[in-house]
Amino acid sequence: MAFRCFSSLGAGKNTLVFRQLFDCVSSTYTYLLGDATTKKCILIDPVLELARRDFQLIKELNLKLIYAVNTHMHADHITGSGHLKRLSGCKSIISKHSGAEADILVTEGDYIDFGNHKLRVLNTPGHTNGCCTFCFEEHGMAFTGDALLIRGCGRTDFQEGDAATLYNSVHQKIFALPDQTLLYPAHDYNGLTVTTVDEEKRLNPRLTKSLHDFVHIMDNLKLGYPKQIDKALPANKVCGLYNLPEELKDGLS
Ligand SMILES: N[C@@H](CCC(=O)N[C@@H](CSS)C(=O)NCC(=O)O)C(=O)O
Repeated sequence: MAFRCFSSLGAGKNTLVFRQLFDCVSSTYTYLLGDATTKKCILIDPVLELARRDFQLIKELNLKLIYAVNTHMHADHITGSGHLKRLSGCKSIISKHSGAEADILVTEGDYIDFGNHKLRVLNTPGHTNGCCTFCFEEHGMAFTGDALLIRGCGRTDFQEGDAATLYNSVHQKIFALPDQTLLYPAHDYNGLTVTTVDEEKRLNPRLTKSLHDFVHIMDNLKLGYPKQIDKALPANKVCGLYNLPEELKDGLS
């Protein structure tokens, strides 16, 4: 099992615990956000095979997991939400527009609270209907899922992908955040970890183009289908509410 773990932040009364965790198989970032005062924490986009790693870290940091949050219904890996529910008793969260089931369904304007902190939910569809960006305004951070990747964006050629919708989501919602907002994506395929609104407004090779040119780019990406899509989509549609089939339990403890 290969994984990396980066960075922590925080000072002051409402101390934030922050970790950026990586799955080398699907190049997925999982984010641990915790409140050192109340000990409550959440995970954004946990990966099934690394749920035990994430839970172990949470225990080591003396935190209590309350939510396994999903930016959307991923096609390239199975969410760790279900396994984490069994390990920790947390609840699963996903957008009400995702078509997936979860303990809690959210939409634009909702807040996800953990202790003294809260994330504001923005609907940023286009890669899928249920894609959300979670804004952490207090710390000038946002978790963009697959809507905006560093110098890229989520593909729009399956699920409910729609390039024009994605373009509008990024321009009207994500690029409307303050320029210095730190943007944390759900994936990176080039070893990068974080970007800013300002950087992507200036440097994103797709999203600096006109809508017309963006749609043309997205229609011609010619990416191979994600290797795990056939098992990921059915499993993620229930977002950890039910027991995993036996064949998906290999290697889990
Ligand atoms: N090779 C990977 C899948 C890579 C991929 O398609 N990534 C998606 C996000 S996960 S559905 C994407 O939107 N990529 C955009 C891009 O420009 O790369 C696998 O087999 O899982």
